[in-house]
Amino acid sequence: MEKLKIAGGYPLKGTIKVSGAKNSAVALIPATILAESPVTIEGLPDISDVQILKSLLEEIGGNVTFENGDMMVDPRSMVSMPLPNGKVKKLRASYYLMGAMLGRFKKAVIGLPGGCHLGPRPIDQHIKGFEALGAKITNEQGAIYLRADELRGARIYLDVVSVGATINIMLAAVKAKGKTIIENAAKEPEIIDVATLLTNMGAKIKGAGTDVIRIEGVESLTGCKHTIIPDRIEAGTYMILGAAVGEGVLIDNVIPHHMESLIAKLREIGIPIETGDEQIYIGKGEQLKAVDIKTLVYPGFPTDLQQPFTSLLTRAEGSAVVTDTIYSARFKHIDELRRMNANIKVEGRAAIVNGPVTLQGAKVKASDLRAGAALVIAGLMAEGITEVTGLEHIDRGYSNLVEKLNGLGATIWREKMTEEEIEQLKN
Ligand SMILES: CC(=O)N[C@H]1[C@@H](OP(=O)(O)OP(=O)(O)OC[C@H]2O[C@@H](n3ccc(=O)[nH]c3=O)[C@H](O)[C@@H]2O)O[C@H](CO)[C@@H](O)[C@@H]1O
Ligand SMILES: C=C(OP(=O)(O)O)C(=O)O
Repeated sequence: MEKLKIAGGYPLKGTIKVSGAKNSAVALIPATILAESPVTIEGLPDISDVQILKSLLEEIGGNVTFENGDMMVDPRSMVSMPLPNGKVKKLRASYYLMGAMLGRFKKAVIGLPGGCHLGPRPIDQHIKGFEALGAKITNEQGAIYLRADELRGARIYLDVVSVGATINIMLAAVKAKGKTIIENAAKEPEIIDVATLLTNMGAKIKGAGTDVIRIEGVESLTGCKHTIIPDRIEAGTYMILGAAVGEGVLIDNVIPHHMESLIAKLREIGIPIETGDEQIYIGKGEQLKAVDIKTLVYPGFPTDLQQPFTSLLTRAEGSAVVTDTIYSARFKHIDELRRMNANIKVEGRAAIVNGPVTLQGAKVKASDLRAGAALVIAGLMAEGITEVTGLEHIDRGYSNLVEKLNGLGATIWREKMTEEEIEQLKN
């Protein structure tokens, strides 16, 4: 087991390159199950979610190679092997195996997913969609059993705007008989990316990226080559980090249009920003002023950047209200930031950040992926040494984090934990 050590308080400068999008990757990989010949996905991030999905595809009989970010999946020998427990619990996106296996085999047994603990994360809208397509679904001892004699297109209105449900229903519907219409669909860029792969495989999908998606079922799908989009949440994390401790940071391999809500908020707080075709330059802000943020579905401010943004707000003058409308309990990082001298209180679904304060290095624990990102940013801002544990969360979503940050001049390294430290962590 390892921990991160960060010597904070030094300015960062230079170029940082963004990897492929985690939330696309984790849907594109299961989508390959639907093809009848090999699929290649280029530019995947080197993160544990990708590695686990690779081994789950191998468990059901797929032949998979993954080298230098390019994954080749040969799905021809796959079978509908039950995946009731184990690895599926290590990530949220294992739920996409339900839609993809239902679409290909008309049956699947998949354990309930894991992922970040951010309050309740039901999958009732996924189930509602599968049932509308004709599947019979039961929940037995923590695993979901899905079976259909035939999948038929249907009109499905989502009661909650859900990224996962939108993509999962797309996966199950592309080979269903007839037309499926998903209303009140989520509009995140990752949904367009998955629709692009499926379309290149031969699917007929219209409207991905809007709130109505129309799918005309096809008989079969074939392999193709697809390049993943850049990770807007990783890019956003580095933009916030550049705003917090940068003296000129260039974010490379980013789609500026995906970052509009964050760019607006960073400008409001006092950070000079320039955008190019695939790059964003984060200049040095002098006196930052507190701004409120409220997380919303895309194109609103992303909940996945709420925690990192909170670290930045500790540097800003005044009082800022951070409201998370997507998750009820995405504030586990706040106690850890308080250990570092932050002045923040949580009231219901809002955190009130009072600044500016000078953060102090401390021993802190990442409770989830973006809490980890928030603590890394705080560690770089803080005076002294910060130790971050819970790296298994950070490794789910940040490819080569240490190398990338060292490239900007940060002093950050991984260190083996002692037996005593591991024992303390359990208590
Ligand atoms: C792997 C992946 O892509 N994860 C992202 C995805 O998660 P995920 O797909 O799990 O998030 P959703 O968009 O589904 O969830 C949004 C909200 O809807 C609720 N809900 C969702 C589904 C459902 O069936 N019933 C229901 O009530 C959730 O509890 C949550 O409050 O989108 C989230 C919101 O942008 C991001 O934080 C996650 O990083
Ligand atoms: C919440 C997140 O991930 P997941 O849905 O995979 O748990 C995230 O990426 O911030």
